[in-house]
Order: sequence, then structure tokens, then C-alpha cells
Amino acid sequence: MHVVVNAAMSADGKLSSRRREQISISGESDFDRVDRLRADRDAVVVGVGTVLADDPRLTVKDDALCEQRRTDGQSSQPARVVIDSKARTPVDAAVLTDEAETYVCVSEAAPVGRRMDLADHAELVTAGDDRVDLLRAFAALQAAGLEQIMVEGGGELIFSLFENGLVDELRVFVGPTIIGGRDAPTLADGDGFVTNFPTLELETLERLDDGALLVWNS
Ligand SMILES: NC(=O)C1=CN([C@@H]2O[C@H](COP(=O)(O)OP(=O)(O)OC[C@H]3O[C@@H](n4cnc5c(N)ncnc54)[C@H](OP(=O)(O)O)[C@@H]3O)[C@@H](O)[C@H]2O)C=CC1
Ligand SMILES: Nc1nc(O)c(N)c(N[C@@H]2O[C@H](COP(=O)(O)O)[C@@H](O)[C@H]2O)n1
Repeated sequence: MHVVVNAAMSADGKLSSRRREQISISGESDFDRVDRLRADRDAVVVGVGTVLADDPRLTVKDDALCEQRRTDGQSSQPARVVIDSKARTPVDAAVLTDEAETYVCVSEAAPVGRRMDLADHAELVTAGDDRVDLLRAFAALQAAGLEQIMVEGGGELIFSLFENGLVDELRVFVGPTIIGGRDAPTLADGDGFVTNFPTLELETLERLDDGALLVWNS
């Protein structure tokens, strides 16, 4: 399995504002790059915080890229995955439409009724007692044939993936905006590291739109 984390952050390192609403940090070229990256992957993963905040579709938008996937013998859309310990994903969430296969990774703490509701719309993966055990969940996704994984956020999930040593690559678009706010989500939130900080190796750095794209290897 190969896991690439992709995100767009403001010049001051925020993924969104303190209102946790979706903000267009990327420019047109970066959104096109993200669409190509999605098209190149078996699955696109987010945390339930992103589903509740943004209600994303997580689909490939360019029809030509979908057609190319079909030509290559793949489904027209990559699978979508939500990491959601308590099965809080709303049944009318855009990520549960039938335009792509969806997996919801839950923990044993998810109420049975919520799990049954979601099971009508998605494949459920149960891993972990109170919180999704990411190592077990990603192993289950791999067993289901999902090898090339893209994670789109948010900051809580990205931190946990680094904590579990699950990140192979980090691609960050740094946009020209200042968002600020001590409670605004950053690229890696969670409890934070106080020692043994993961370090990355810079692979490429390019100017894109009005910002920069940094690609790091883990
Ligand atoms: N600019 C960008 O590129 C992006 C921006 N965003 C922004 O980020 C914000 C959302 O980020 P955030 O609130 O951090 O939410 P996340 O999407 O990171 O989801 C976090 C939630 O995932 C669940 N979860 C389950 N298991 C785990 C685990 N092992 N580790 C971590 N989380 C786990 C937890 O909820 P539970 O315990 O209930 O399961 C947790 O609260 C929004 O404002 C959104 O707009 C999001 C993506 C990309
Ligand atoms: N690459 C990127 N740039 C930004 O500026 C963003 N705000 C995001 N957000 C992510 O994209 C998801 C929306 O996906 P759909 O367009 O609905 O398919 C959103 O939930 C964030 O994960 N990404």
C-alpha cells in the first residue's frame, strides 16, 4: 500500500478558518492537479470531521479522467473512505451517493442502529474499540484491493496517520491567503508530537497558481 496525503493550506498553515467551513485555498491549476491525483488512486480518504464540515463528494470531476480510468479497466471513480469511529456520517452525505463505492471505517463504539443505517449506503469496516484503529482499518482496505491511497484530511486524521507511521508522501499546496485563528484547523492537529517528531525529505518544490506545491517523502 502507498499512502499520499494531499492538502491545501494558507500561507500561515491553516486548512480552514475557525468556522471550519470549506475555503478555496487552491487555485485552478492546483484543483486540476488534485483531480488528476484522485483519478490516479484506488481510494480517497477523509475523516468524519471533513464530511461534517464540507460534505465533500470526493469524486473525479473531469470526464476525460473518468473515461481513462474505464479504458484502464478500473471503475470510473476511485473508492471513497470515511474514518468515522461513532458512525456519525449522515445518510444523506454526498460521500454516500452511488457515483462511487464508499467505505466507512467505524469502531466497536459505533451505535448498532447507526451502523445498520450506513450499511445500506456503504461497505462498513470495523476496526478499534473506541476509536478507529488506523493500522487495522488500512490493512482491511488493502485486503479489499485498495493499494494506492490518497488522504485529503483533515488535520486530526493527518496527525493520526503520521502518529501511526502510515504516511508515505505529503503533498501540500501553500496558498497566498492568511487565515489565522488559534482554533482554525492546521495540517496536523491531534495531540501533537513533543518528541520523536517525524521528519520528511523534500522531493520537489514548484510554483503553482499564486502559491507553491511542496512534495515531501516520509
Ligand atoms: N484545505 C484542505 O486541503 C482541507 C481542509 N479541510 C478542513 O479541515 C476541517 C476538518 O478537519 P478535522 O476537524 O481535523 O477533521 P478530520 O477530517 O480530520 O476528522 C477528524 C475525526 O475523524 C475521526 N477519527 C476516527 N478515528 C480517528 C483516528 N484514529 N485519528 C483521528 N481521527 C479519527 C474522529 O471523529 P470520531 O471520533 O467521531 O470518529 C475525528 O474527530 C474542515 O474545516 C475542513 O474544511 C479538510 C480536508 C482538506
Ligand atoms: N486541494 C484542496 N484545495 C482546497 O483549497 C480545499 N479547500 C480542499 N478541500 C478538500 O476538498 C474536498 C472537497 O471535495 P469535492 O470538491 O466535494 O469533491 C474537501 O472536503 C476537502 O477535503 N482541497
